[in-house]
Amino acid sequence: MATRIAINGAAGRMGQRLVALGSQDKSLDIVACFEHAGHAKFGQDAGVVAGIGELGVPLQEETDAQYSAIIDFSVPAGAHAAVERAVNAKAALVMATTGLEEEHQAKIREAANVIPVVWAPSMSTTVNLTMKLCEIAAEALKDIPGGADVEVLERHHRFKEDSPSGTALRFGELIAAKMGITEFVHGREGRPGARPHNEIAYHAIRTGDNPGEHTIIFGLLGETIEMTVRASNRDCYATGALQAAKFAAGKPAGLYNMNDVLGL
Ligand SMILES: NC(=O)C1=CN([C@@H]2O[C@H](COP(=O)(O)OP(=O)(O)OC[C@H]3O[C@@H](n4cnc5c(N)ncnc54)[C@H](OP(=O)(O)O)[C@@H]3O)[C@@H](O)[C@H]2O)C=CC1
Ligand SMILES: O=C(O)C1=N[C@H](C(=O)O)C[C@H](O)C1
Repeated sequence: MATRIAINGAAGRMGQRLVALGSQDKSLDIVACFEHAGHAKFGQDAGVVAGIGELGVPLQEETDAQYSAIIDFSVPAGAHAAVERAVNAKAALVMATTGLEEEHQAKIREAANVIPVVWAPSMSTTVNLTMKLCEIAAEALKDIPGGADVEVLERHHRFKEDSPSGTALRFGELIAAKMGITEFVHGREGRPGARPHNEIAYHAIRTGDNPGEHTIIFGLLGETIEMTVRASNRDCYATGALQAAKFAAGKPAGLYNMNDVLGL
């Protein structure tokens, strides 16, 4: 039987790709598409808005339809509403929105006590694989003579509201945990002085329509290793999120990540 899903933020850049790709997947049934009532396309058919023709599901704030998973790609307030919807509907939650305050993050962790939650700053297979590779590099380089300097560069489209990306922050956290690094900086200016090893720096570039690119640099004395992972469009995130919804629907309550979904 098809997994019945709801999409929150359904008129957004990601929401539209979820509607388009989800509607082609015979193992999924999109039964609700949520948007905030102030959206210019509120009330319109979600399929028409996504450019795939009539889906028979309007952009709405409420639904009587039953669903077993809700996918959220929206904004912090929307993410908060998605958590409440998932808990009330006893549905699985796929949380993809980034830039959440601690208060919203706590709500997600709390929800995972009663429903299954897949929470990841990137639903992309190659990004999650690169995280694994970076953990291997960090472990190997943590005690290297002369030290290894770690910097995380990310590039995204000009419309992105949070910075640095949730993915960049996750790369930093994973590497810091392996290398025992405790300090984080965002860019540099003036005369910060010689770079300490106990530091990861983030650099966020915002240009054009870039759907997402991350480079992790491990700089040694005499040699450098860089890992770059680059999206050419948003479908890698949408496909991963749809896969996560199928994975989570019907699972026991708990917090899952994309390694669980992808078997990495
Ligand atoms: N984990 C992952 O793999 C990925 C995560 N993301 C994250 O997903 C989020 C969305 O990205 P993107 O699609 O590019 O952003 P968009 O701004 O294009 O889409 C967000 C949508 O949510 C709508 N919205 C605003 N308030 C609410 C609300 N209260 N309830 C429901 N919907 C609401 C917005 O409406 P309006 O335009 O009127 O504000 C918009 O339609 C970002 O945080 C981004 O970082 C993005 C890609 C991959
Ligand atoms: O806003 C985006 O576009 C993206 N956001 C996510 C993030 O902040 O990590 C994931 C992806 O890089 C695209």
